[in-house]
Amino acid sequence: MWRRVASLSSLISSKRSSTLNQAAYSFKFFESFTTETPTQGKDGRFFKGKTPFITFVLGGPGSGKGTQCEKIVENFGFTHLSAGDLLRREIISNTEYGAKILDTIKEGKIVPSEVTVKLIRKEMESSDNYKFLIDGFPRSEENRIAFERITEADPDIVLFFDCPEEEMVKRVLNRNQGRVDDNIDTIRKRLKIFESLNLPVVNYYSKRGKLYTINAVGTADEIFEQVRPVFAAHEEFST
Ligand SMILES: Nc1ncnc2c1ncn2[C@@H]1O[C@H](COP(=O)(O)OP(=O)(O)O)[C@@H](O)[C@H]1O
Ligand SMILES: Nc1ccn([C@@H]2O[C@H](COP(=O)(O)OP(=O)(O)O)[C@@H](O)[C@H]2O)c(=O)n1
Ligand SMILES: [Mg+2]
Repeated sequence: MWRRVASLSSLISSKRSSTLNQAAYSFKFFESFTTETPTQGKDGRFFKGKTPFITFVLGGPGSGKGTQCEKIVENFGFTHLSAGDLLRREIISNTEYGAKILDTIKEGKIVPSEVTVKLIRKEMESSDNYKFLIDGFPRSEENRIAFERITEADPDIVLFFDCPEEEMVKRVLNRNQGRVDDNIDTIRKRLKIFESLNLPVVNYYSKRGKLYTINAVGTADEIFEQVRPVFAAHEEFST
């Protein structure tokens, strides 16, 4: 039986599993990334003269993050940065660390934060937009803290797609995109890591009043009708 993760509030506030040790899972390859350059964060220069509007998009594997991000892009003109897609692009580009990212994704573990944050930052820096959807990030407290340190930016909104495990498993196994991690073994590992590493991040933003929890069960259009008001409240986003 799959446990339901939909009623998460108790889990979110209390869970600090020992698998947090996974956060220490690291390797040295990120040292081969470009050295850190000072960034100006919210002062404008780093984001081409506008204060960035950052939305983090959280939820378990298969909860529908990518699907809803597409709709947000269409309706509200955001730039979609999927952390997973950026990492998969590194694998395809066949860099020396690509193989290590591939192993990490196959295991359902979290790639060292420095790697992921630098990929995200690079995309933000080269974008002409100032509205960003950062999908599948932060997946751990370590991710969150690294983002704050490296970009000096903070999210304005955090969306959380709340979905029962059995539904997430069903969707992932039917995803049919040829992903190495869309198999039952990896999905089970990913669900454990989601619970132990990602839920503390959800809890963190809940306490800070930034979290919008969306019931991720229903058709994609029905779910988007819960998402729409979050952005429609900001008049500047109407396209
Ligand atoms: N509301 C929904 N109902 C049923 N299937 C969905 C829904 N939203 C997305 N899917 C499908 O489920 C799979 C996972 O969705 P995806 O957007 O990739 O989720 P995530 O990015 O959170 O892993 C995809 O095949 C997608 O087409
Ligand atoms: N912040 C992130 C995001 C993804 N990843 C890796 O990339 C995998 C796929 O992430 P994804 O966001 O594309 O997955 P879905 O939630 O869309 O299924 C994760 O299981 C991790 O191995 C990561 O290490 N750190
Ligand atoms: Mg996705």
